[in-house]
Amino acid sequence: MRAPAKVNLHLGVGPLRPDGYHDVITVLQAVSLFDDVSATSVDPPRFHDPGPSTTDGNGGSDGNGRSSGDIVVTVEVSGEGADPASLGPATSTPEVSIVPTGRDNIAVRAAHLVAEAAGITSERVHLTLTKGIPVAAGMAGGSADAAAALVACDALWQTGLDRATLTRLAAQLGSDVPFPLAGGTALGTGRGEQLTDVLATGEYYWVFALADGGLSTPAVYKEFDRLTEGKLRTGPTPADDVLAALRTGDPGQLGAALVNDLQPAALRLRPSLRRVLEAGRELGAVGAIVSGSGPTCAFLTAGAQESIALAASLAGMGVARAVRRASGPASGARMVEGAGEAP
Ligand SMILES: C[C@@](CO)(OP(=O)(O)O)[C@H](O)COP(=O)(O)OP(=O)(O)OC[C@H]1O[C@@H](n2ccc(N)nc2=O)[C@H](O)[C@@H]1O
Ligand SMILES: Nc1ncnc2c1ncn2[C@@H]1O[C@H](COP(=O)(O)OP(=O)(O)O)[C@@H](O)[C@H]1O
Repeated sequence: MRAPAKVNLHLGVGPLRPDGYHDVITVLQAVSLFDDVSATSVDPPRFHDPGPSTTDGNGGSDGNGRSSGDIVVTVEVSGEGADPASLGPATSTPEVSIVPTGRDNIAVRAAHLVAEAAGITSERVHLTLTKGIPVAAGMAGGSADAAAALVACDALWQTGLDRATLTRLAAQLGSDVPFPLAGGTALGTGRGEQLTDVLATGEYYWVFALADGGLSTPAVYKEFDRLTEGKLRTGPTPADDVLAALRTGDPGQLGAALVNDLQPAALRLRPSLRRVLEAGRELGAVGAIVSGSGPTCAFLTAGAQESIALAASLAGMGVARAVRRASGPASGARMVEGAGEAP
């Protein structure tokens, strides 16, 4: 299964709620950076000889206090975040930038949820994650893995869960998990998990400047609370300008309408991103914004050719760990031939 990364075209954030979340009004676009997840049944002997991958344990509690019976999920990860060396020499946040290989892996949690929802009590599954989406980067890579794992386990076990059930399980896993199931361009409300389709025309060409190390989403929301303390009188800002721009299909109009209320918080935590955003604007991006909670910077360009030129110039300036081009909207989680090869 292949699932896409996202960029928030609009991220309006309201005050902290009593449950620790924030109401948001967000417009998400799926972009063509992908993680691939495959799920295969494993014969019991494998678990007597664990080999290089990590098992999340056999039975017991899944960390949320629920019994997981005899469901055993192993996972192996390659690509972005699998190896600290891939994150650049200046990684100051290894704790958020490395993909966990046990029960903390959100794809492992997704597999357990499918088993629980389908009433499966004894299964052994091996997940292979091939990551093209940077970790803790504001691009929802973990959410993409969770969405892909839900669909992959549903297919493997022929559980036939309907779309509404998969979406409900996705929302249990994280606010951003329903979106990579759906893909495209969508409006997210509530804590971001309640999705509505939006009318969008055109194809958009993005350049992403990846940073050394990640930013923790809770830490960025906490910094947002600190910066806005006592100042937020209303709920999240509506996304009218971005929604209007999407109807025109004009990248210039969309670029001018991009909003991210978490950007000041991300810039406080990672001041070097200011220079990256400036560089992209000076080099002709029609829109420049921190992607979600950051630290990836997203640049919207006027078209495919412009995105190639911007990517080359940004890479040449050395302001980012790596530069990626992508287009949107991309499809949601889907089966692909050759999943597991470099996405
Ligand atoms: C900020 C956004 C923007 O799309 O994503 P990223 O840019 O990190 O990918 C999302 O709001 C992140 O969604 P996701 O990463 O799924 O968050 P969750 O697992 O649900 O929540 C992690 C933590 O983030 C904070 N959180 C998340 C969503 C929300 N609406 N309000 C919050 O305050 C809470 O502290 C929560 O405990
Ligand atoms: N399969 C996974 N892929 C990436 N990160 C994961 C995964 N499972 C758990 N995590 C943890 O989730 C956190 C958020 O990662 P990610 O979803 O990539 O970023 P973001 O929330 O900024 O979009 C990371 O700190 C990482 O340790």
